[in-house]
Amino acid sequence: MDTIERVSIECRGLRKAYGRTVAVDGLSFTVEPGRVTGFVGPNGAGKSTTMRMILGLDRPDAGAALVGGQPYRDLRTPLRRVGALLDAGAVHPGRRARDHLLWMAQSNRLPARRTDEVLELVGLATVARRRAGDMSLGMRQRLGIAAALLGDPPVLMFDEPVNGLDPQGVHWVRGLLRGLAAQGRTVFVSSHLMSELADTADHLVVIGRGRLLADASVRDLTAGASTLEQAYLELTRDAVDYGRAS
Ligand SMILES: Nc1ncnc2c1ncn2[C@@H]1O[C@H](COP(=O)(O)OP(=O)(O)OP(=O)(O)O)[C@@H](O)[C@H]1O
Repeated sequence: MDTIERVSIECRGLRKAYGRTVAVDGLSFTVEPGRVTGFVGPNGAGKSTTMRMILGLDRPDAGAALVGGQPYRDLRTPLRRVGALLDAGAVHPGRRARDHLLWMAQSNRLPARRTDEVLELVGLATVARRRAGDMSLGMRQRLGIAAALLGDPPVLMFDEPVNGLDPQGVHWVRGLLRGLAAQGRTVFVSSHLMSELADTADHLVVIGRGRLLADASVRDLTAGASTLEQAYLELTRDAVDYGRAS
């Protein structure tokens, strides 16, 4: 296997407001390669907005989000640098799994055989001709993960990857994330499942109301608490504001 280039994600003073709602409020942190970093916070804390800014889908009002020192929009071959699963429902329901990946591969000058490799990797090879609209939520999650892996990128971002997966699927995602980090990749994953992250993540970035609450190892976070969930609840106690949640 080729050596994986070590590429970090860096957010510096990120800010984004939608009208009067400040979704992200001066956020700075770095996501390092070679480990799984969990991205957590109450509903409406600003996680998706931050991920969207890292991926160039939203423009920050202030600050910068960089991948390997560059804004996503400046990357020459983005799929080869960053793979992302944001919204598994984003695939057109009429499109067949393999055609969706093939279209992505071709438009990013990736070899067509990579399509079959990633379908195999995520366990969808036998349903490659099924339309996205005829797939279960869990299967669509796997298709989204396949798309993220297509360019064999050193940076991977997953927004709620175990959403809709059965226990076998959850177990599989855990192994996948750990394996990708062990290869030296940067793995950034948002989740609401603290017990899941306790088993999967090495490090957590915790935010609330758009601000950084903690950027620490899972070991350090759990040192003073009975469980990671307990530590999280303590950290976010004053940051829950469901008026912000969409
Ligand atoms: N396109 C938008 N237009 C207006 N407000 C938005 C938009 N996107 C997000 N927001 C608001 O910004 C805040 C942060 O939302 P965001 O979706 O980033 O939070 P989150 O941490 O991902 O939440 P969840 O855990 O519920 O997915 C919320 O108040 C939300 O309502």
